[in-house]
Amino acid sequence: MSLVAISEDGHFQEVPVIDLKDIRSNDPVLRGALAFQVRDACMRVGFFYVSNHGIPEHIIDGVLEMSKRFFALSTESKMKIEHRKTSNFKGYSPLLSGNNDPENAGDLQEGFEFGWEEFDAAPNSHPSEESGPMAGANVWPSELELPGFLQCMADRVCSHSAVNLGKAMFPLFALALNQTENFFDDKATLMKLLHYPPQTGAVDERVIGIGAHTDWECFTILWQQPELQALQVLNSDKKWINAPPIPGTLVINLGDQFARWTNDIFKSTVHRAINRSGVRRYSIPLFFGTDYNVKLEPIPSCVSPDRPLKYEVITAGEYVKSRLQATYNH
Ligand SMILES: O=C(O)CCC(=O)C(=O)O
Ligand SMILES: [Fe+2]
Repeated sequence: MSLVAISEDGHFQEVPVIDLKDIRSNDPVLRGALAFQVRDACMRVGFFYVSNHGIPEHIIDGVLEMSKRFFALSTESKMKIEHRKTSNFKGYSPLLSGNNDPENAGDLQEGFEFGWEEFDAAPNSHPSEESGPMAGANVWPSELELPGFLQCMADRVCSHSAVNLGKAMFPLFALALNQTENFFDDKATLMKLLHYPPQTGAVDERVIGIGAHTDWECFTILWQQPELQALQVLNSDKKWINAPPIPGTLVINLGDQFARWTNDIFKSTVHRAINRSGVRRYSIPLFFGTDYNVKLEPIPSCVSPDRPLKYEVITAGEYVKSRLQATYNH
């Protein structure tokens, strides 16, 4: 069993790798041992790589190909589905439209975001939220401009292994928190396609790919482009630790909803991405949160006289919306 390697001064120096081969085992002892490793990584780092994650490479390749085609569309086409036109921030976010780090001058990335849908009926007939602060349907590029895009996301993401991996992680996190495996019952899923153009010319230190931030949901499963170092994770000593892509793995990091559920026992760790490689970089985060109407109330055993409540209790939707408004300034 591999546990997080900690330097003598107690700060993590690298992101651990966890083998998920036992995630669906019928043997509770094996699942328990896996949950123990997850617990260690969640409490000390807030980030880990996963191997044997069960998402076949051709699924990722197909989504990546579509992502490249989407970002290659004209600005005019992409702006037709700009997320400012929706109330729930779905759709396209242009370069520099978001700013994750208030100290910075904008994120040098463009993105496309959609929420989980059931595609068994007509597209958009099951928006991911019916009511509440994040209510609203997805928006999609037109079939004429990008044939097959919607179908690809439906086949390869919403009804496939990527979402299933997230669903299988929730019971593991629950077990890691000594809760019953069905503790996190409701989930909202968001997927984002990201493109970081190469940064050329004079470098403005206040413009990087994505500024220092924490994620807002329970956890994120991140695919990052092979062979390009960009992602960095802030350790408890305020040093940036590189999290390069490792072949055959994905990155999982915790977000603020888990920090709130656990009163900070699980770490929502600050991270950023800088693409100074000289070539385009693509990444694909899949964000898993609880349903937006769920109150982010701490698990009772995570609050004590020594560890008083750190966050006011609000719903997941209120929290995510407030962070979106701060990042995109609308
Ligand atoms: O592109 C990356 O590697 C990181 C993206 C990220 O942190 C985010 O979208 O929250
Ligand atoms: Fe992030």
